[in-house]
Amino acid sequence: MQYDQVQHLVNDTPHTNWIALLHKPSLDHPTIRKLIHDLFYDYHTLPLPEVESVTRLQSTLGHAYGIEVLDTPLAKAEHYELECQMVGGSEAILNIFGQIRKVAATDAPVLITGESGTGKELIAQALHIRSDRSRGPFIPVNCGALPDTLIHSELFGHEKGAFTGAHRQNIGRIESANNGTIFLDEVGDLPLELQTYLLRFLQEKTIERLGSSKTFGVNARVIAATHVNLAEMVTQGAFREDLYFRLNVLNIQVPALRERVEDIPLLAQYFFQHLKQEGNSPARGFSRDALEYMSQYHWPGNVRELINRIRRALVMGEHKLITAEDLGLEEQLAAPLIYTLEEVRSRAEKDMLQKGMLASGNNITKAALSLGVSRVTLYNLLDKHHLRR
Ligand SMILES: Nc1ncnc2c1ncn2[C@@H]1O[C@H](COP(=O)(O)OP(=O)(O)OP(=O)(O)O)[C@@H](O)[C@H]1O
Repeated sequence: MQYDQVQHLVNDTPHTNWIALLHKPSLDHPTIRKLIHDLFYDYHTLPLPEVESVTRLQSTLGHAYGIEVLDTPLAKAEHYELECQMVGGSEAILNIFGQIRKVAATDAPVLITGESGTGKELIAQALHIRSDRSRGPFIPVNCGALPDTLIHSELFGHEKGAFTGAHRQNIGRIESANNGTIFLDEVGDLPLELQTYLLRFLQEKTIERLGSSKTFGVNARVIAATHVNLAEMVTQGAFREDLYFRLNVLNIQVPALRERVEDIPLLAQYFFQHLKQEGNSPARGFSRDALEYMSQYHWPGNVRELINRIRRALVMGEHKLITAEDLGLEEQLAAPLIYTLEEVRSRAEKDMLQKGMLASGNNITKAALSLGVSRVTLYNLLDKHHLRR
């Protein structure tokens, strides 16, 4: 068998531990050495003396079995549950799984709130999959990613000639979600004018394409998500109150990852198993210090950040156990633990500025409004903390 064939065979069977049987001179070959080192569980040189061979193979198999037993309890841990690809074991997440089952059965709009990367889109998908609409489409729209000039036609569609450049008729995302679910991510970024159209759709279940006065019905369930405080945006006049109440009929609040520390090792193990299959990492699991650091870290990017750090560790790490250093967490937590009051204030200020800018999509006016300072003060503070781009 050729090197490439062996590599493919072993790679395509990620759940199998392979043992190589080869003649000793083959081990002098650097490519074969690397292949065995990277992909094989063990190797034996030929010919195998009879008694010894059986004993060695038995011991290898015994070891493989033992490791498998150690791996299994975590995957089937008492408190480990899966809900449409969502993993969790904490009370908070189990509670969310319960809410998903209840809320999916209704047809009312749902508002999912939580920090970025906490799994809001996954929850929206779960709601769709568990609903009577599961055979229909699930159409996600990131309202924050669409430029203001395009958002109207993206959501509601347009007729040919509706505006310069509209050479063809376009079916909007809401219409595409007919008999299914439309997921409006970052709904707080929707311009006020569009909020009015969305409200009309929620009230009357009808839409009009841009450039047409024909109104027609669309049967789509609306699920919205936001990482900003919409109620606050309402008080600031940046979000329509009537729309807020329409969207917020049912609310699912997703806690940040740091607020459900029990989920961290479960999620880490889950992603480790998945991501390991993508490459040739020698890692077999996490070191104790990695688990310890993971539970102490504050995870501003939540589950998405956890996935990225594990992916990075699998690419960069060279050991059998992923360390805190491989995860890039050592330097994060290495900062001295004792601060002066001034330092604490300054850190909190910087943290809030970053959050405010993130939540407003780097819009100075919006950020200044939500942070309760003037635009000039905000500019000065951004300069002070070297946050101005
Ligand atoms: N409980 C979970 N189990 C498994 N994977 C999860 C879980 N929560 C989140 N993820 C994964 O984390 C990543 C981020 O999740 P998702 O995109 O749903 O977050 P979000 O809150 O919608 O983020 P954003 O606000 O930035 O759009 C995705 O890859 C998702 O599959």
